[in-house]
Amino acid sequence: MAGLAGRFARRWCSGLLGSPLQVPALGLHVLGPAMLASQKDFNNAVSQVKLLKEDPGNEVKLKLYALYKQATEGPCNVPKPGMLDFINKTKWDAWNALGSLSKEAARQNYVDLVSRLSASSESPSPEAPAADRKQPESDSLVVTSEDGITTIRLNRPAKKNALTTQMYHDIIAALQAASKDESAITVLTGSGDYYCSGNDLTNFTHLPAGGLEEMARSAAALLRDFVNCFIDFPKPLVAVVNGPAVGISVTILGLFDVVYATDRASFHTPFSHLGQSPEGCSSYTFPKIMGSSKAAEMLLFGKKLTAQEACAQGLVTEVFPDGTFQKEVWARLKAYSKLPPNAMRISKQIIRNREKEKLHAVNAEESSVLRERWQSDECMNAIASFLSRKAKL
Ligand SMILES: CCCCCCCCCCC/C=C/C(=O)SCCNC(=O)CCNC(=O)[C@H](O)C(C)(C)COP(=O)(O)OP(=O)(O)OC[C@H]1O[C@@H](n2cnc3c(N)ncnc32)[C@H](O)[C@@H]1OP(=O)(O)O
Repeated sequence: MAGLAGRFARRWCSGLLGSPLQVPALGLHVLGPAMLASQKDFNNAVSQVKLLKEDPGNEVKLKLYALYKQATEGPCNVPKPGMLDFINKTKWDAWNALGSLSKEAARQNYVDLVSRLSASSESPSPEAPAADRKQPESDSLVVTSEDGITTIRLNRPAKKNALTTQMYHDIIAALQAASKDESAITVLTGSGDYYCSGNDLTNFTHLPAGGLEEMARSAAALLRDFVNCFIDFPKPLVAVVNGPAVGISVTILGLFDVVYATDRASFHTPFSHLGQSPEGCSSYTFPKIMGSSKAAEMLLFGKKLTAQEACAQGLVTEVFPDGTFQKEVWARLKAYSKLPPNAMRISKQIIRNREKEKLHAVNAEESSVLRERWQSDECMNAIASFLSRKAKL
């Protein structure tokens, strides 16, 4: 069995790292979010992969392979390999999971990933924009900082950027670091075709020694800490919603200062379907933003809004055509990031501070109600249904 696994791993490595592009090895640019990687940056990154000092492991090589194919050929356009063709099927799955991600975005994600791999295999250089930042524990979150913008990118496209327990911790740490760094603006966005599919429902399958009750207690504590970071975040916080958003990724939008969405995005809070109840302070912010009956349709009945509807209700600031979304949004954010940072901080304080106490109280109440909900049969059955593939939203 070990021999088979070893052979599998070796074939994997040679298949994934051998790339068809041969360009001279050049220094890699550390790219930030405010500009899209050029073809030259991409070619450099392709060369750089071959020079990595450490083997990045099969999962990362699979990501590199999928992004490379998407960046050079576009969305997966070849037939799915047969069940027994394990390696090619796994590679095909990874490519196919990137959905309609544009070639430009794939190129950028590829360059970002190589940049992180290079940075972690070398000693930090003074030019690296986020050199002194503690990097997230898992590569499901990518944090970059450039041109006055710190970007926190959910990077689990094959799982629609569902939030693992580790990702909640990493986002908390990233927000804490961003609140103290040099940047003027902080952005949350996603990789791939989804913004975020909400809480990873498998988080609830790892029962601790204390059983269900202990799991619900620690989940409620983590949820409360997570949402508190958004309530207290001191700088302009912008969501760049690059695709559909579900669950907690929607509810916390009420705590952002600006929300830009592609016209492919949708906004879905299916809490009743899941036997759960609202969080992220949405029980307070949504009625305030859109009025109580529109909020009830979303939070009680799980009505899914299109990007245009969410914009009309005031949850989204502006909607952009998907084809020009990244270019237009980042150009705008780059311009905003040049505004005096202290003025923006102080203006945010004036706008938000009088609400903070209320928001903390709402967060505490929502977390404690959910702690009970997570132990209910309604919730357990809904999660079991999703995991056994009987239910999808
Ligand atoms: C003890 C400590 C625990 C700590 C936890 C902290 C708790 C804080 C919790 C706060 C409360 C949050 C509430 C919510 O966010 S509720 C919303 C939860 N989300 C969902 O219910 C979405 C479920 N997903 C879907 O319905 C579909 O996947 C979706 C419509 C999003 C996309 O469908 P599509 O057909 O396009 O794609 P796939 O279903 O094939 O998805 C691709 C793979 O991704 C996996 N996936 C997607 N979403 C999730 C998810 N939320 N959780 C787990 N896995 C997810 C999906 O299973 C596919 O995986 P495979 O390729 O392996 O099959």
